[in-house]
Amino acid sequence: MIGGSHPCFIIAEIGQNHQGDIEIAKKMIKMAKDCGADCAKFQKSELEYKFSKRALERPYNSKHSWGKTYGDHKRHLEFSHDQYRELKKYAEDIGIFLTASGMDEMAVEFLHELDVPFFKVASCDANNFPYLEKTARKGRPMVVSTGMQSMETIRRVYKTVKEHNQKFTLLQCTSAYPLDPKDVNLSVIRKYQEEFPDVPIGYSGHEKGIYITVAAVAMGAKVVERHVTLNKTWKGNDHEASLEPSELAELVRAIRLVETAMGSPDKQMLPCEKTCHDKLGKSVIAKVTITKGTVLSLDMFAVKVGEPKGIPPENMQNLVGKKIKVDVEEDDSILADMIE
Ligand SMILES: CC(=O)N[C@H](C=O)[C@@H](O)[C@H](O)[C@H](O)COP(=O)(O)O
Ligand SMILES: C=C(OP(=O)(O)O)C(=O)O
Repeated sequence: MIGGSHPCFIIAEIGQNHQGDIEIAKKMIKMAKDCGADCAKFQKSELEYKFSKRALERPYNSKHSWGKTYGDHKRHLEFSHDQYRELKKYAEDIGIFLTASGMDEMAVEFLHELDVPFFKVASCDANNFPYLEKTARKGRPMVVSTGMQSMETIRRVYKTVKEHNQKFTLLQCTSAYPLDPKDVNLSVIRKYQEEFPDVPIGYSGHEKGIYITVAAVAMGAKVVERHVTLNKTWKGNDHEASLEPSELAELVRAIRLVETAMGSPDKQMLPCEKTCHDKLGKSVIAKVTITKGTVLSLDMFAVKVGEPKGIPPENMQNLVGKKIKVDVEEDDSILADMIE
């Protein structure tokens, strides 16, 4: 369950940080589970549906490349359907959700067949309306990232998905790796909450470290997604902006702590404050000696920590004009039963 008072759903985005190696992928699923994440996520493409031929043939000379062309690079990183089935089974065996972003319509078909718990829509498909409509019609919950889009497009995304599917979330996201804090724009979370109050809002982060994601949760993010890695120095575009296991574990702890701390908006003195209040809570004290029968006025009062504790200072005004029944020494507490 996502949204409302349910705990924030934490997605560990393995993405392509498995280096194309299924054993590393399994280690990462296990790591996500051990660190307390709710879900391990991959990216599934049917490459000839996601990319045009020319895009696949494009040279990819980056230090992060696994092949001469972008196609060779992506083929190296892509798991087969059988490998996905194996990973899904592995995740089930160890007790963590597994899903993937369907990076094209055919990939979504496969993920539907794989019976993933929800579809993740990557930012690059947020403005792909035929894809959004077909995906929404399948009836599985959707987590839609909104990097690289305008507010106008996101309003259309909301309307399109909502028409076919009630169970979805929108994640604020800026698609830069690693993401500079000045480009995070957590304030968009508020904007989404205001514009789409019936939909849980979340955050997909590509910044370094955990603070910003924790802040997103304090702002009410009900889903967060962060890339994870076994080693930030490995080859690959995403490792640097990913969390290593110790950071992921810390993020989960921090999120759970902040959720507990969010508490209730009812402002009242809590039982846990009694000790402090008994010791240091202030009372109305006689500033001067007040003799029996005196009509009280403000200039007769001081506010101090008194012994015994007396009338709380917020009620001081109510004493004005009342008669005192006893003599009170200077610096003594004025008590309720001394007042006529
Ligand atoms: C927008 C989007 O899909 N972003 C993904 C999710 O955040 C990324 O993981 C990319 O797949 C990755 O950065 C691509 O790197 P390369 O181009 O080296 O394979
Ligand atoms: C690109 C992805 O996500 P995001 O847009 O949230 O970074 C993804 O899920 O593959």
